[in-house]
Amino acid sequence: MQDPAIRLMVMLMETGSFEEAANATLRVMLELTEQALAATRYGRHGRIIRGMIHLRPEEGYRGLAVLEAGAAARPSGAAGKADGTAGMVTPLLASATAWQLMVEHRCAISIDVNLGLLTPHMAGAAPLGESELGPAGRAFNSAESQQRFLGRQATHVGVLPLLGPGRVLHGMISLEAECPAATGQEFIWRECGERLQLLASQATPYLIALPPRPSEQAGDKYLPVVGASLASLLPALKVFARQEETLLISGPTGVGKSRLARWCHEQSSRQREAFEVLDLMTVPEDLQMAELFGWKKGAFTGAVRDNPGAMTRAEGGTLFIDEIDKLSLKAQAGLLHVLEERTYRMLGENGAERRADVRFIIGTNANLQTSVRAGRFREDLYYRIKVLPIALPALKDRQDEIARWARYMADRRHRERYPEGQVRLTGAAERLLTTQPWPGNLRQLDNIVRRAYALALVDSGETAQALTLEVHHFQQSLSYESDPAAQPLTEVLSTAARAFVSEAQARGPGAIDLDLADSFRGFVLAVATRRLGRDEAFRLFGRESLIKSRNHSRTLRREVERLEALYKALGLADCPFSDLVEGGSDSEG
Ligand SMILES: Nc1ncnc2c1ncn2[C@@H]1O[C@H](COP(=O)(O)OP(=O)(O)OP(=O)(O)O)[C@@H](O)[C@H]1O
Repeated sequence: MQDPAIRLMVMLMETGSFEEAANATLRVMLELTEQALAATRYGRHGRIIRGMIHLRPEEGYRGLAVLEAGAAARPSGAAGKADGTAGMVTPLLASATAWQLMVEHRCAISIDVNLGLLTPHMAGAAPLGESELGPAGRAFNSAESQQRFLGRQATHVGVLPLLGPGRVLHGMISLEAECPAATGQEFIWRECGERLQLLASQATPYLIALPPRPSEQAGDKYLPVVGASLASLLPALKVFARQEETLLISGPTGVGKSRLARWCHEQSSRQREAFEVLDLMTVPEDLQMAELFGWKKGAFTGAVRDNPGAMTRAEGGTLFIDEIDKLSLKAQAGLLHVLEERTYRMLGENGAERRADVRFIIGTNANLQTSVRAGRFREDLYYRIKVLPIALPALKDRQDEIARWARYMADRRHRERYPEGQVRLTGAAERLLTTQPWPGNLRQLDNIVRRAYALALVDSGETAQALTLEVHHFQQSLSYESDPAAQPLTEVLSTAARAFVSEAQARGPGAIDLDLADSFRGFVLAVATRRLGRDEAFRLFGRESLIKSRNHSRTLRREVERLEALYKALGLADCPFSDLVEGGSDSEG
């Protein structure tokens, strides 16, 4: 029989997509393992079940493929369509523990499912089966992982790293076998580990470089626009959405993480139950536990009645926890407990723990690995939530979507007004949008479209059933973004508020008191005093009575003192408005 490495090489050279390369790789690997099994004493007692490729460079999945032994390759995306059952879906989950070990050691791992043991094997000379880390190995991180393999009859799993140049880890290949008679034994991995690793290394450049097979994925209500990059994530997403495992969606702000979480909920069997959102950006640290788990009357000062938390509200459904990196270390321990034990207790509650029938989706725009390294995020929780990671790219990396999103957003807005109406963007308008950098991603695009739509509506006399958004509408709309003075006051104020909150976060809890936000009044009065002189400034803001009662200088002093307190809290020596009261300056002169 032809050497498997040569056979694979020939097959790989014919491939044009990730799915084809995965298919070829798994086919050759499964044949090799089947032959190796037949040659051992387990030959008649065991069988090879399937192989899987998980392409997950850095933060998220890029490709997922499964091949049942003896069957034609069925890439994950086609799985549901191919047989129309959920049966193909379940095998597509990897072992989170195996991935964690692989990230740590970049080597092959053998799993003895019945013993619940994962043994890493140093790469290079030693084939699978010769552990240099000792025979002990590591237990599954969670009973669920072990159950998952047991549920699909696997007793032995061999996991191989997909290593690129420089030993960069791009993913893993896992091969599942059923052979209860070999429980506690080395199985066949010693026989064929080295040859399998060679095949994996041969396939890696193809698996990482070839594009996903183009998909004709049409959008739906929750995911109205699916461009090339999203289409390549969809096969994995569709599988992940239907799992009970925690899903991690990362990506810059405004790329649509919350909407994607909602989409996943709608794809799952929990779609008729609650979809609950807990945005940690809006919850002060000391209230996180309470918001998450709820509380019983008397649990703390101010807890005057029982209050269900997000967990209880999401019971039976999905809980989307956004901005997970904001979770305090204490609340991280609480969340880890729920994820591992599936039980929790409301604050102040005695007695048995409650069962948590909740599917978690986690969102973040931070690099959690950096947070782990900085000691702000628990490593065990990081790996627990990173079982199914999806990284949503920034809008600038989804060029093909920009015009489609803009059309969708304009259309949605127009139909609210004229259900039968029609709206279009000119080609020039679409080209303009495609060349913008979009640091605020979809959220920013939505704002721009909203303004351009309003401008076009004004142009048309607000009566147009059929409306055209021209390039100048977008130019004007975009100019508001770059010129703060041209922005509506509410937007400027909310930008300032965001900056205030970011500064407070950077400096840590308590460094900037909320009362210092009142200093905005001081800024307004100080700027007006500089511009107009003190009396005029008070008049401008309808405070003539203070001038009459001669209380205006006291008021100005109080406001400037507040400004000075803010400057001090920020560690800035001089407040540039102090002179307005010190020297009794009345105008800017
Ligand atoms: N599927 C969608 N349908 C309609 N609009 C969308 C969709 N996805 C994103 N948007 C637009 O983008 C905005 C941001 O989306 P979303 O809140 O999901 O992003 P995010 O990544 O969760 O942001 P953040 O990190 O700031 O929480 C939405 O308010 C909406 O205007």
